[in-house]
Order: sequence, then structure tokens, then C-alpha cells
Amino acid sequence: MTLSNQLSDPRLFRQYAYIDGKWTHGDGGREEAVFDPATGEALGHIPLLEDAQIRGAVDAAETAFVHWRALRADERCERLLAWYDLLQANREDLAILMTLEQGKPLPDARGEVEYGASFVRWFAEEGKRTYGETIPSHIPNAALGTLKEPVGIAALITPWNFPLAMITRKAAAAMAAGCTVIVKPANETPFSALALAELAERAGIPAGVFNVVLGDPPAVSRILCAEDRVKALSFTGSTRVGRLLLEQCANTVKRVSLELGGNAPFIVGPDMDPKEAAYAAVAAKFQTAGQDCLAADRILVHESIHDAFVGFFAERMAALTVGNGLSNEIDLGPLIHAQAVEKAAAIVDDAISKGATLVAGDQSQAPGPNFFMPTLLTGVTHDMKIWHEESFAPVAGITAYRDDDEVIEMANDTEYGLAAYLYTHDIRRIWKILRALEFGMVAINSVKMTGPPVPFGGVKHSGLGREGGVTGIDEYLETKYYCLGALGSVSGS
Ligand SMILES: NC(=O)c1ccc[n+]([C@@H]2O[C@H](COP(=O)([O-])OP(=O)(O)OC[C@H]3O[C@@H](n4cnc5c(N)ncnc54)[C@H](O)[C@@H]3O)[C@@H](O)[C@H]2O)c1
Ligand SMILES: N[C@@H](CC=O)C(=O)O
Repeated sequence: MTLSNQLSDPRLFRQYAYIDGKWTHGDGGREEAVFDPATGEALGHIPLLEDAQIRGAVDAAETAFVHWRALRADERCERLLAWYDLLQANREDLAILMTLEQGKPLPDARGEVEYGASFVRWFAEEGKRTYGETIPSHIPNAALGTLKEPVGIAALITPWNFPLAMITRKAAAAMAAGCTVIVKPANETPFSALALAELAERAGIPAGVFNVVLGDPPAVSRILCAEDRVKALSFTGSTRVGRLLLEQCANTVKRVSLELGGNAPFIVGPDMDPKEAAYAAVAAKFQTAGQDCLAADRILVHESIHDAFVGFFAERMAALTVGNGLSNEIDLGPLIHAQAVEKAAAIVDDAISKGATLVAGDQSQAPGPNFFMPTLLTGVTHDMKIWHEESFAPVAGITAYRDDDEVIEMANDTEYGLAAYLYTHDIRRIWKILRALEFGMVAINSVKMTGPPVPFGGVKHSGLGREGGVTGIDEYLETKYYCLGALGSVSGS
């Protein structure tokens, strides 16, 4: 069955770029296939645009900016809410598209559509609250204050693991602020981005406000970073690529927001019920088959409950089902491609060669070449790759610790600083560890931590800036200070 036959609305499946309200093929005729990671079958093709076409997208965004920024905030809000309504109305098709190109189980894809849409609604409303300030004047006969103004064109570069929500969390904030956007999705998962464009058009978002470009990623990114007319770059992806883009933006002194890799510790205190904590750790590790920046990569368990915890973890993990995300009752879909499977295997081999114990993870049971069976290693240590690298795979590493000071040191022993989990009911321990953790987000006795009201982001090499929440829109706003002088007699402020 072709992809479009699986959708109620086949027009949501687009195989073109979207620039200035037009579906666009590559002027050079170059194309790239997009594959279903579960089956290896080609789902369709995307055009690889020429450099001049990427600059054309900047021209379109520049022209559209003049009118879009001039709308009142409540007018932009109405368009964004219409987009939100269409995302909800087409939820099932968007989820099917996502499962086909990304591989995540259909219920998770539905959850991501809901999650992605929630950012559109949130920022539609937040756009009406971009308040400036009145400043008590120290200058005679003057009024002082600030205005908030959109930065201009924003380039948004996004990863394949969350093909829809990583776009809307940026685009809705930027568009609500009055910016126009150029989205460059990952080539592995372009169809969710193109469906967003189709729905943006139907929602009445004017041509040139929301553009989607496709091409050779380094070439496209280089142009967007070097373009002086692009005033902000927001990137979600690996720390390696984030560093490159930060360098490339230096010449044009852009506003740069980076949401990069994570290597989350999951700390379990001695007071915890080992079963409750182990089940939570399984949930925090295996979402999106471990391909999640929030995945619990290093599970640090107090020595007094370590063995019981490992038993419950292994039992829960054994119940996870692996298969095509379109089938019923699947917990883990495939990894995104063969290189991801190779990387996972290398991380496991490295750990075993350095003394870790393989408790479970029989890869001969994998239902296809891109699948990796949930794997559990114990006795993981600082010298192993699994300790320092984001595995981005369903590989869990557990180790025991003696006391709070030791676990704090272990948890912070990483260049990353995105998210950490802490399971304990001891309020003193919670406060001590919470304050000592060098992470942008800490979830205490909860696996779920994200959502529109949350300032999402990391410290250290996990990024710059925050997305979502009341501050997420600031990434796309400039503060303009004014001093309105010679007013005659102005009393007070
Ligand atoms: N902090 C967060 O919010 C967050 C969220 C999701 C994913 N991530 C991170 O994303 C990573 C996984 O995603 P990925 O593999 O798509 O990341 P990636 O860095 O390989 O790719 C991200 C984007 O950059 C583009 N890209 C790749 N190589 C490039 C290059 N040399 N020059 C310019 N652009 C390039 C890709 O096409 C894609 O659009 C993980 O590290 C994960 O932790 C972080
Ligand atoms: N789960 C994260 C995405 C990370 O990969 C989120 O909620 O943003």
C-alpha cells in the first residue's frame, strides 16, 4: 500500500519543499528517497534544493515579514489557533505519517501530535502577552520604557526523533512573536514538516510566513547561518552539529538557541520501593526506543536496593514488545537507520569488554535489521562509552552507588546537562541533590516532565536558551528601549 493510501486525506503527503506558499521541486532535479525504518521500503522522495532556492526562501520570508509583523497579536493568534484546530482534526493522519517515517509506535505518534499541537495553542496565546516595561525616569521631562519587537526571519533546524513537536515548539513561538520562519527538517523525517506546511496554508497563514526547505543538510545550514537577513537560528539536534552551527552563525552575530544532546542520570535513593523505581526507570529509558534526549542513560541505584531493582527492571523490560509501530500493542519501534543499530551494538560491546555484565538483550530476536532489542547492562563505569555518549538506543546501564555525595559526582560526570531524574521521598535528600545537579531540568518522582508551560532546555553542552513556557517566545523577540525626551513637565514616572 502506498503512503497516501493510508491517509484519510492524501493531500497531507507532500513530496515537495514549501516556499512562499508554493510547492517547489529542486531546480537541479536532485532527489533523495525517504525510507520506512521498520520495513526498509521507500516511502517517497524529497527534492534537494539548489543554493539559490534556499536564498529564495529567505527572500520570501523577508517579504512576508513586513506584513506578518504588522498584524496585531490577536490577529496572529487567530491564525495560529486555526492551525491548531487543523492539527487536531488531522491528528490520525499526522500520526500515521509520523510512524511511517520515524518508526515510533502509533500511540506514541498520536501523543506527539497532541504534544506538538499544544505548543501552537500555547504560543498563540503567549503572543498576546509580549509586554514591554515602563521605566521610572531618571532624566527630567522624559518617559522611558521598552517595546518587544520580532527579531525577523528565524531559521529552524530540527531532528528526526520528534519530527513534528520539535518544529511547532519553535515555529509557533517565532510566528506568535511576529517572525517568519524557514524550517529545515531532518531528511529522514520530512513528511511531518510538509504536512504542517499544508495545514498552515489551510489555516490562512500567509505565503512566506512558514517555509520548509530541503536539501543537503550541511549546505542548507551553511547558507541559512551565513545569511545576514536571517536574524535567529534555533537548532535541535546533536551537540556535534550544534557546535558547528554556532560557529557558522558567528559572522552574522545571530540570536542562537540550541537544544542539544542529553545523557540523563536516573538516581534512585535508598528509601525507594525498588519495584516502583525500576518500573519508572524502564518508562524513562525506553520511550521512542531510547531515541529521546530525555532518555535515562545512566541509572544510578543505591547499593542497598541495587539487586532488587535490577530484578524488577529486567522483569519489566522483558515485557516490552518490539515491532513495526503500525502494529497493535508495540512498545518499541525500530531505530532510525542501520548506523544507529551499529552504534548501539558498539556501545554494548565496549561496555562488556570493560567489565559490564549483560543481563538481557538478545539481538538474534530482533524482528528486522533496524531493530535493537532492549538491553540491560549492570556494573557500568566511568571509562565506558555508555557513561559518556548518548546511546540513543534501548540500552540501559545500571550502576550502584554508596551515598549522596558519590551519586551527585557520578550524575554530574558528563559534558551534558539537559535532564536528570531523582527518585526518593526524603525531602532533605531531594533538596540537596536537586541543588547540586548540573542539569537544566530535574524530574523528581516523575517520568513525565515536559509540556507547553515548561522552560525546556539544558546547561553545559546540552544547549543555550529555553523553549516553551513564558520565556520561550523571548528567543524571537528583541527589546527596544526608548527614551522619549523633551516632554515638558512630566511628573514622576
Ligand atoms: N534538547 C532537545 O530538546 C533535543 C530534542 C530532540 C533531539 N535532541 C538531540 O538530537 C539528536 C538526535 O537527532 P539527529 O540525529 O537528527 O541530530 P543531528 O544533529 O544529526 O541532526 C539535526 C539536524 O541537523 C541537520 N544536520 C545534520 N548534520 C548537519 C551538518 N553537518 N550541518 C548542518 N546541519 C546538519 C540534520 O539534517 C537535522 O535537520 C540527539 O543528540 C538528541 O539528544 C535534542
Ligand atoms: N522528549 C523531548 C524531545 C527529545 O528528544 C521533548 O519533549 O522535547
